[in-house]
Amino acid sequence: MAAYISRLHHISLHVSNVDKFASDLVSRFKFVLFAARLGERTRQLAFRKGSAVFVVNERPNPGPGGLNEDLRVISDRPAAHTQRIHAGKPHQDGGLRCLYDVSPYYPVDTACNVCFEVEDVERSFKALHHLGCDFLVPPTTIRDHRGLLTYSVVQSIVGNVCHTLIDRSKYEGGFLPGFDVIGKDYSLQEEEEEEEEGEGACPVTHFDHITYACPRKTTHQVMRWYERLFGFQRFFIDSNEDVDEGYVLNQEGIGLRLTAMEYWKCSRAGLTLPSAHKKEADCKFVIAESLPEQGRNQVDTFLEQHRGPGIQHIGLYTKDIVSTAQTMAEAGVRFFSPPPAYYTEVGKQQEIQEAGHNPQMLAQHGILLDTDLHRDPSAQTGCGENTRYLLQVFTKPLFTEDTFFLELIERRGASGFGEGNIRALWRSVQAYMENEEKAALKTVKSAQP
Ligand SMILES: O=C(O)C(=O)Cc1ccc(O)cc1
Ligand SMILES: [Fe+2]
Repeated sequence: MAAYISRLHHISLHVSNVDKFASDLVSRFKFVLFAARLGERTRQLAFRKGSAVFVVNERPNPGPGGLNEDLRVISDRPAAHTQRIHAGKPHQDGGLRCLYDVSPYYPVDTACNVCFEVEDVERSFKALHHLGCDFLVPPTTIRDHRGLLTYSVVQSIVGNVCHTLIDRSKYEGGFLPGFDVIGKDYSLQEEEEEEEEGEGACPVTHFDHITYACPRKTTHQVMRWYERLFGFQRFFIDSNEDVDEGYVLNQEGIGLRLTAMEYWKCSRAGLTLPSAHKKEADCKFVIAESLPEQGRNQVDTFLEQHRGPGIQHIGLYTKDIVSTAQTMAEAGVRFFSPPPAYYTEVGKQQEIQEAGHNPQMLAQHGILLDTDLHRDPSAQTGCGENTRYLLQVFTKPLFTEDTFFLELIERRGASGFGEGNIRALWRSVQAYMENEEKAALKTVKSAQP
């Protein structure tokens, strides 16, 4: 039996410069710092925008003692007002350093934990353990004055990605025990918050999808792992997509295999979990694999610079991509722009206008538009109201390495991923990578005597 997920709770990142990253999330991406856990040697900060929550953890620097430095901090005590009870043998890190996560030494900044709410952590642990899963933290209960919460951390099959499983049904606080909620307590403000979500210039409401960069020929294994252990189901990106091959783009210099999946929806089976959020949309998981024919590319670059598979990007759903991109760009977010010809290609201007957008505005921010022609034949008539489309824009990498980035996505009836957008993204990233390589070569040459 698999462990069924009721919702995605948060995504955590491990970065070496927490101050810089936190300041970018707030001032540029307009997230709000709403909870913090300040330990003796580590900081964990939680940021939210709608129901999209990032927990930013301080990544330990290896220091002169290398890995041992990380092991020395095992003696860290959890904050005085929280109490921890291990239901099993603790992992060597035991999560002491990082609550609701583990902090193994990782050589680069990384987004690596997708935390899910489940109904029963102990039962999920037993089921997953029985199916051969590796657990980094066994079921562990944390209490504070607002109640208690049980969690466990499981290693995934994708590189350094872990999943923290939590059951917050017995917790009434605003976030997680051990964290101090800053400002208003969101658990008490739900209605007000829902009203607020649609307002403002940056109406990001939730995580739309998480894209993994994986080595060649591993997609099937990854899919099977999530299907078997968490009851994920295949999501077909395109109606012509081959069941085994996935969605393959292998023309004009692009070599990409995409396969998507989503977690089991209780609503489909006519069931509702008590903890499941009423109106919340689900987050899809996309597996990206490069194809050998087309040379060096963004997936291989990720694998190399991230030193292994992992989360390549996260799509943030927004109700208004133009105002969100504009606000973020003014605040200093750097977006990829497709070649200018993208907006003047035959039919593109008309496609954009028919969707009710201004081609200049989209061009100004690098926003891509894809009409969902494959899924809805009526869209081919070009009659505005039936046209389902999708708008996307991709940020430049957020860390020092060319690894993790964010995406803004606005869906107008289109639930997949646009082929035209993927091509345009691929090209703009290729051009960026080539420029970076040229710049690096120049630096090397000028440094030579
Ligand atoms: O289109 C999207 O948003 C995707 O998530 C698909 C995708 C995945 C990996 C890439 O390197 C480029 C595009
Ligand atoms: Fe994406």
